[in-house]
Amino acid sequence: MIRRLVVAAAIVDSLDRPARLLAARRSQPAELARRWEFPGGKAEPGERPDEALHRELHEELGVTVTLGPEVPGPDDGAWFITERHVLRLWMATLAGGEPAPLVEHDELRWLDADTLWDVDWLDGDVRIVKLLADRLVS
Ligand SMILES: Nc1nc2c([nH]c(=O)n2[C@H]2C[C@H](O)[C@@H](COP(=O)(O)OP(=O)(O)OP(=O)(O)O)O2)c(=O)[nH]1
Repeated sequence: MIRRLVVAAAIVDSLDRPARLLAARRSQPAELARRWEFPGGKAEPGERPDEALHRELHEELGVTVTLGPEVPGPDDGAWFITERHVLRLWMATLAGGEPAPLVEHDELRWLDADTLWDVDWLDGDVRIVKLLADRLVS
């Protein structure tokens, strides 16, 4: 099956010693509304994944970021998040701007090890959040 590539960022307060992770609550479409995810979106045909990610983060949150390492997954090195989408995820920190839920999201929250599961993550993201939980310092 050909899955559509989605690129997203695990934005943390520090790449070296991450304690907080930025989660975003979707406002659309209706079937995904109120569920939480990593900000990002679909890469356009011909667009490099890193370019697509910078574009999406600027459109969605109004920020620029510094990308850290990719977080590889078990599915051909990435993450099959739905039947139709494969996610590639990068660690990132803010480089410019204050994140705001400009489009597609209606709330942002910084989560730490104690609050990581206070939000209702999209089903496909749960195993990724489990992996990241082990990397957050308390
Ligand atoms: N951005 C993002 N999408 C995710 C995550 N987990 C997950 O299952 N998805 C799904 C939701 C959507 O079905 C799909 C991504 O589509 P999207 O709506 O974010 O993409 P986009 O911003 O390019 O939107 P559009 O142009 O298609 O409207 O992947 C995640 O952590 N981040």
